[in-house]
Amino acid sequence: MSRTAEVARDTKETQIRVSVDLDGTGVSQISTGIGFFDHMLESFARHGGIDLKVETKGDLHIDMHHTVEDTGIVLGQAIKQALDGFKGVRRFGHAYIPMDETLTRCALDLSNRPYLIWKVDFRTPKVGDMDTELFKEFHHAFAMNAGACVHLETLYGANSHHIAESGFKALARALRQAVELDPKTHGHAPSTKGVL
Ligand SMILES: O=P(O)(O)OC[C@@H](O)[C@@H](O)c1cnc[nH]1
Repeated sequence: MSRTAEVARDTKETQIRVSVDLDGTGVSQISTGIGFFDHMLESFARHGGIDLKVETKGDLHIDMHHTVEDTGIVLGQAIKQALDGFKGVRRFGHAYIPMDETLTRCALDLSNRPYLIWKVDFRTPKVGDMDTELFKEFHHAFAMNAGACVHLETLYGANSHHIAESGFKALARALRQAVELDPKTHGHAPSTKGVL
């Protein structure tokens, strides 16, 4: 069963192409025009074990908001499309990710009832070239479009790079666990209601 998807989305603000392979090895080709965001998406692919291609052309002359949010939308759509009704998956995943002085936790449910609990704060307005307020926008857009209930919390930390990156890693590792195929589901959606 091939768990792959390709999604394209064109607006006046952004033109995005995303392809995913949920059963890949974590190789990636990322180009968003934002260096730190590319680094985060590379980390997401590597630690999620997802082969990922992202090409985003956005209206960066305005700011980074549309580029970051819309990439989250399309990535979430691609993951959901590849999951094909969440059939046969474990559904739940969680990860604790330390990065030096920082510890981040993510718990995730592929419930198809999208939600985001965001308990992440930054001490700096930017990290690299990216506004730190945009990380919530990405994670929210991703969760809403992937059909995922995501709880992401920085338990403690200080460095903005570590806080941001451990968040992407924690999301990736929790998702990796949730999308694993569970033989006990016999290929069905893991819900007492029969579908997700
Ligand atoms: O996957 P690693 O954590 O080994 O590498 C991530 C990389 O970004 C690393 O260079 C880093 C270390 N501190 C912030 N970033």
